[in-house]
Amino acid sequence: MKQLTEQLAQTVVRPRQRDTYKGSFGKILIVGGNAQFGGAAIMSASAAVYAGAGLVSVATDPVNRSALHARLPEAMILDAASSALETAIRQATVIVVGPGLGTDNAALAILKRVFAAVEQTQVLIIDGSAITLVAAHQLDYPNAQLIWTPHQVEWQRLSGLALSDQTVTASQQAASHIPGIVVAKSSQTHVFVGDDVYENMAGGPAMATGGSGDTLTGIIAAFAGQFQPLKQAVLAAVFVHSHVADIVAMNSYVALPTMIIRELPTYLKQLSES
Ligand SMILES: NC(=O)C1=CN([C@@H]2O[C@H](COP(=O)(O)OP(=O)(O)OC[C@H]3O[C@@H](n4cnc5c(N)ncnc54)[C@H](OP(=O)(O)O)[C@@H]3O)[C@@H](O)[C@H]2O)[C@@H](O)CC1
Ligand SMILES: Nc1ncnc2c1ncn2[C@@H]1O[C@H](COP(=O)(O)OP(=O)(O)O)[C@@H](O)[C@H]1O
Ligand SMILES: [Mg+2]
Repeated sequence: MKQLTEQLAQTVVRPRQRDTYKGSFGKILIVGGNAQFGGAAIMSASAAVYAGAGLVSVATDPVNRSALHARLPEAMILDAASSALETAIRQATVIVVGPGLGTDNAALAILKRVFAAVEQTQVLIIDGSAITLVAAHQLDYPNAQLIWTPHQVEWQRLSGLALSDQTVTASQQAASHIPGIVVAKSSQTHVFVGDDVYENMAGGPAMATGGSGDTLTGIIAAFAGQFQPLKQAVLAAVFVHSHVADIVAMNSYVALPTMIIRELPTYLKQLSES
């Protein structure tokens, strides 16, 4: 088993080239945020913007429009239930589906439309409610570059492994039947990529607060949009999320998502120049 390190993140997050523009750094679409969980989509989108994504759009319940614009004017917004969803998917390089999506029929319909519209070349990060829906309805896996980010109970739903049976070996075996990269989140997150297993020693209990995982999806999306290859981008994102939380936790009892997000640009600048 390999460890996620700052050295690894350093090889991924490099200074930007001069001859670039917003389109050079990823077109991200976040699909999530129902009437109850709008904050999840806002945290995911904020994390993506602050982790350097070039363009970020959010397909969400229209009830979240004012809150999203007030918190994050950098983001564009569309109604996830409208036909604008397919257009936005076509234009995106990286799509996140699930943060705050919910698990009702409306959420299922949106998820199915995302799975139908996404293309093989696109990166699709499947999180939260979307994982729960895939497991509950036994949906076929979409044909895209998939990244799964389950917490332990979502991993139980997706893999069938009870929490007490989620050993590294058993989880790796289960992940081998699922296409793409699996980021199995816990107090000791493991990333399963092909035959490799990476352990994340960074992070701590200051991160045990609602929205931490939503924030991670935005960082992964931003890195997937900016850095190659995808595997290295995902590994660096997982480390950076937890490491920035550790930095916040040096002076704070809790590492709130909004605190981690605010700290990201400063840390990424340091990392890129180190
Ligand atoms: N501000 C917002 O808008 C926020 C919106 N959010 C969005 O809400 C949606 C639902 O996501 P979810 O994770 O809250 O619910 P679900 O998948 O049902 O799992 C919870 C159940 O599992 C249990 N449990 C046991 N161990 C566990 C573990 N290690 N990790 C986690 N859970 C564990 C737990 O047991 P309990 O703690 O209650 O005993 C409970 O029974 C999703 O779309 C997400 O993005 C959230 O991000 C919050 C902020
Ligand atoms: N005690 C802990 N130690 C280290 N990391 C933690 C701890 N508790 C939570 N985390 C991290 O916080 C995130 C929680 O994700 P998730 O449960 O999906 O949150 P949410 O859905 O509320 O956004 C994961 O990245 C997980 O690794
Ligand atoms: Mg979550």
